[in-house]
Amino acid sequence: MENNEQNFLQKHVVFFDRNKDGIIYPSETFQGFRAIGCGILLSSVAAVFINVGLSSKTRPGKSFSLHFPIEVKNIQMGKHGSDSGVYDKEGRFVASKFEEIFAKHAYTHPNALTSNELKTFMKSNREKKDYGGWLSGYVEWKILFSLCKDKNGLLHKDTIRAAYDGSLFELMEKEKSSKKHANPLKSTI
Ligand code: HEM
Ligand SMILES: [Ca+2]
Repeated sequence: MENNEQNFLQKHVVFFDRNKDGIIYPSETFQGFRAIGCGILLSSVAAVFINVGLSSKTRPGKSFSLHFPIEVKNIQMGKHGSDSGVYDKEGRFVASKFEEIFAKHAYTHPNALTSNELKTFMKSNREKKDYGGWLSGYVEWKILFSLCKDKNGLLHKDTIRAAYDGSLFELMEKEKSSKKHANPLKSTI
């Protein structure tokens, strides 16, 4: 893969391409989730849903594969509706949309979201009858919140920014392997 030209969405997922060959297999999604501290059940369910959901979409013109590979270079084709719009159609980061999340929803603290603020934000993203998009968005934000909220139940702007460019996952893996405490990330972000 051409690292210099990676868009933000590619950066978001490349952590899960464990051997960096440009393809994410279900086993790699599983290993990536385990590496950031998720349990076996969540990691298994995530691997099935993510790879079944995104494999065909990211392999245009190729025949269906029971190995459910995801092509990192085409990951923007896996975008769904009812998202925040922070990733554009090409998978690029739209800074104004990112800032808008906090301008519109972060009432309690300017640089963080509470659980309720996150709920309102997710609802505001919903497009009519786009149930698949609602579910995908809900799961993405819920997992992020439950893994990374601080001890006061706040999801920090820095953490969300780092999720968008994937650096969060690297950090979580490092923290997990260097410390034994549960959710050590809370102390750093
Ligand atoms: C713990 C792991 C993960 C978390 C917490 C997470 C969280 C998120 C969040 C918060 C968004 C932003 C949604 C928005 O802007 O509304 C997102 C977008 C996305 N994620 Fe993940 N993600 C994870 C793993 C993955 C993996 C493994 C893949 C695929 C290999 C993936 C593919 C995507 C795609 C394609 C989008 C774009 C959705 C869109 O803009 O429509 N994510 N994710
Ligand atoms: Ca791979």
